[in-house]
Amino acid sequence: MPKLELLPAVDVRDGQAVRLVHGESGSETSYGSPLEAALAWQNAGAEWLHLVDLDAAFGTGDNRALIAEVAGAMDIKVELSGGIRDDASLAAALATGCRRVNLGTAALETPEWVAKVIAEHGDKIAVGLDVRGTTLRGRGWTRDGGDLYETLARLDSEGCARYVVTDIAKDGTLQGPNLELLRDVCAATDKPVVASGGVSSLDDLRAISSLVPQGVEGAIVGKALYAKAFTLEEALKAVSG
Ligand SMILES: O=C(O)c1ccccc1NCC(=O)[C@H](O)[C@H](O)COP(=O)(O)O
Repeated sequence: MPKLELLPAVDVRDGQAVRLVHGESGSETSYGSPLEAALAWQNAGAEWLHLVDLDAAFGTGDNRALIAEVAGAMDIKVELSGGIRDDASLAAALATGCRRVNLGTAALETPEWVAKVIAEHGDKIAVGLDVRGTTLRGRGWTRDGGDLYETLARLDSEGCARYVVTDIAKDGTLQGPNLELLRDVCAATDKPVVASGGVSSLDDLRAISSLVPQGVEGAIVGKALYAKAFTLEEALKAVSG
């Protein structure tokens, strides 16, 4: 049985590594240099980094140069998210050398473009399914964007390789992941699922690990690491099987 992949998160707002609550703009707690945070996760043994340009996601500018610097400094795989919605932003994201990008808003607002780039770039494209209940949210999670399962069926039919599933109600809250949502999404698709939002403890990671046979491939961990609920070394050990 493959082990759960862990993706420590570095979310960047106004040049700083931050954590948000429920992904809400204005709820930031700052944790300093994004590059230092990313290097710390790499040095602690991470195989992946989840790197988010929150300004690009919210439409309040971007941190493109800094994101490229951080991604370029990594020896590990990088998953890049935030504001990737057209050819120019996708080209800039892929030019960082990242392993894959997450599309969010684009999958809701410009489905033809998303189908095209899935066909062109295969598993370099993942789609972030960010939900409240079963309603998708776009534009930095501020606008409703349709039904989770209808969108999932459409993306599956277009060959989408992977989904990053976030329960916004859990994100940044340290309240534990929404395991029921993860189970339901895994039951609705054969494609791998990366769990995001709410991880608070090593037991949460073990619970997500128990869903690997159902299709959960990885877990993004943000707040818990910054709040020192556990170390990344402890997390990697907990999911090592
Ligand atoms: O990923 C995005 O594009 C995004 C857009 C708007 C708000 C937040 C966004 N991402 C947040 C994350 O990916 C978090 O880092 C991740 O869910 C970790 O959550 P947690 O472990 O609860 O801090």
